[in-house]
Amino acid sequence: MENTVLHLENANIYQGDSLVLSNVNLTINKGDFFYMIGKTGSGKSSLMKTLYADIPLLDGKGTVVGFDLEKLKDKNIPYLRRKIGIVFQDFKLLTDRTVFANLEFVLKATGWKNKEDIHKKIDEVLEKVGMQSKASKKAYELSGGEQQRVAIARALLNDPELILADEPTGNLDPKTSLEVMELLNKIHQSGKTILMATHDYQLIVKYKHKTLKVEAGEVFEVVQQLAN
Ligand SMILES: Nc1ncnc2c1ncn2[C@@H]1O[C@H](COP(=O)(O)OP(=O)(O)OP(=O)(O)O)[C@@H](O)[C@H]1O
Repeated sequence: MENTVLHLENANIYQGDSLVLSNVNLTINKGDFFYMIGKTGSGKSSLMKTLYADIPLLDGKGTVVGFDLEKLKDKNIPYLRRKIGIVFQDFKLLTDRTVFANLEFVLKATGWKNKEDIHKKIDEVLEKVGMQSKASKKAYELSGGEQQRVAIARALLNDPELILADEPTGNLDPKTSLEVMELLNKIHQSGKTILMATHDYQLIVKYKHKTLKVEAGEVFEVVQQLAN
């Protein structure tokens, strides 16, 4: 369907030879925000990795932002990833480079050439995450929360159809986690589709979204119980 950003049908998710999740059926439509919760080791990251083709889909069907995962050739993986913004727990910035250089690196690697366009785009995404004044700072000079904002700006560079965030607040203190979550909510409200793996109960209680649970090798949607 035109509105479907992600669709898995009877998908089995492996780590090497081990089956981590079986028979995953999941549809995420444009504009959805889904949490993915589950214990450590339950398979959340493995599912995320399958979605951005870091782990191949060997059984079942999967479509992500218009790419068929089961037929995806290695040479097409970069094109899939251009349409997905990925945010990691540990930020994965080039720490000895400036904020600007981190973002410029991604734009150049994805085919941007015009200097003026590059500057404009970087300004635009930094403004979205409230980091315009920090463009010339080295990434290592930033706090964890600021680094995660830059990582979110990086994820927005190519106007992704889907944002995958794997424990984006996992390395942040509770107050900074709330700030980063408010930023993700703002991005969601601007029309983006987000799937976010998290352990952070504080967030799921405070900000209600659809929720997937990963447990005992299966993925299913849960209805959140009302807080308190
Ligand atoms: N690179 C790997 N090679 C082999 N097995 C792995 C690898 N990474 C993870 N696993 C195994 O796959 C299973 C699922 O791990 P995964 O990292 O997907 O869980 P998770 O729910 O994301 O956990 P966490 O919340 O701790 O990140 C675990 O049993 C784990 O030990």
